[in-house]
Amino acid sequence: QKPSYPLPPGPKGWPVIGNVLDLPKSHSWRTFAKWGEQWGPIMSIKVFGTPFVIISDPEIADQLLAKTGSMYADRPTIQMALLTGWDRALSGARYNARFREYRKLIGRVIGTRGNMVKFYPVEDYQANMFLKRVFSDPEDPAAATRKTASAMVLHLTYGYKILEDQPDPFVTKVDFAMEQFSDIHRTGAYLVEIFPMLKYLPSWFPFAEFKRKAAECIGPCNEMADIPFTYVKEQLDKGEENNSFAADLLKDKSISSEKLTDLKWSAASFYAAGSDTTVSVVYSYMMAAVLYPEVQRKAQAEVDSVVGKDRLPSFQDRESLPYVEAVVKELYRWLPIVPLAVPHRAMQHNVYKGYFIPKDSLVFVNVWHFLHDPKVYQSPFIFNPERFLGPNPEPDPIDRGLFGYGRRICPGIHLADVSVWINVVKAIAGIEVIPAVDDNGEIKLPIPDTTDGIIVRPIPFDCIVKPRSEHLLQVLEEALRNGENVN
Ligand code: HEM
Repeated sequence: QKPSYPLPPGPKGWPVIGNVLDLPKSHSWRTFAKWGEQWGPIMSIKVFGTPFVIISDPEIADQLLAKTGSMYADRPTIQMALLTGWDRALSGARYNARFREYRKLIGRVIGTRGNMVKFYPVEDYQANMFLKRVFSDPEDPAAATRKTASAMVLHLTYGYKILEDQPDPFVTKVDFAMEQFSDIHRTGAYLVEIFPMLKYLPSWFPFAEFKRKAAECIGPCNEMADIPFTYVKEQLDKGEENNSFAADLLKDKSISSEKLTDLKWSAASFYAAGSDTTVSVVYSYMMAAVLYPEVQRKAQAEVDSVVGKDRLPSFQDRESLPYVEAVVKELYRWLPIVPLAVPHRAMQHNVYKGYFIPKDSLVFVNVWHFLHDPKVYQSPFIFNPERFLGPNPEPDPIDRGLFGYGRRICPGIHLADVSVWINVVKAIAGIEVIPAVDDNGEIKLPIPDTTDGIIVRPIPFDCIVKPRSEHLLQVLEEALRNGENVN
């Protein structure tokens, strides 16, 4: 029976393929923002029969995704994730009992702001290590941020400190698995996503390249969850101190041993979702510092006046540093790193504002647009922390979808908040970031934009980084010595 309400408006598509040919080649959020102006704040297209609902208004996003309970809490099935075992990671999990169990486990350890205090020592130590990594390879600060991503998440999640002077075996394994994770989630890369019945083809069949690829991913996917988890278990068995996320859950006697797999995968989900995100914001800070030297100077002046030069800033200083707080908000807004959030799937038919939203529709929220709407943010492409200060501040990006919606809202929100803040404040206090010059002596300025994808990062750029003073290096060495035994 044909529903009596229309789908949300949108461009007309072709039979069978729908609007596939209209789909943007990259940075879809920009095209979606233009479509929003043309078709309205809730619009739709069809891709091989699946409606994609695109939302360009934060009120609607909130009403639809947060105020309707579980109605939009599902995720699309990714066939390659099922074939490789990656469906066990939380970010892609269907909305079911296992999903709820993961969220409960994660919420126990990092569900509140108060929980974060326990992680302050590790956060502080790793942010100091970030400075050290930047100074030991000043030619390539992007590499220091990538290394810090792995180091921070392994330390917080498993209490594991990576090897600094040689390739770390855990990082190598986990990064390899993560590359495969990104590959299998590439939009349009595998035909089996469009024609799921292809998964029944035998592996030797000519069109079954995807099956051979999936088979290669199974081992690394299992290892990336198993190896660091086993490390924590062994440490606890030996009676060694470990205060990580995984150790906290393993020590909790109220969690039955049948839950061990859920527990292992809630920890592994951190790596998939929590490593690239935080450091991308820190890398955005370096980009902003090159493009807006006056912001860098003002932030440094605030830190110097509150903290002095004989120690590095830390969490106890946070409330006394309003300008730094505004810089962090502006980094979130300027280059949002999850620009379309992660699509939610409708669990049942629904009618919203006179439009029919069928079961299995995918809902995309244009967070990038929410944070660049000129009606809300004056000169939205300019990096200007002042917009969040004074008597009439512009809205905090956290209230406009930065961490997603409803039952799928980012469970790492509090951890992200403290990790981003501590790394940005240390970078402000410790690093002088200046533009690079080319062979002709011309200044090379970065392009203020990001890569494409679900989780994006600033486009790599050249810059010169150096410690703000010789004295700072001594202060840093001392801080690192004091933090050596943190775990
Ligand atoms: C600046 C940093 C971060 C940003 C902007 C961010 C943003 C997001 C967004 C937009 C989503 C999708 C929410 C939705 O579907 O409605 C998400 C999901 C998720 N995030 Fe984050 N995140 C950040 C850091 C982290 C960290 C540090 C962790 C790990 C501890 C983490 C763990 C997760 C997980 C596991 C999910 C999947 C949740 C689910 O599907 O139920 N995130 N995040």
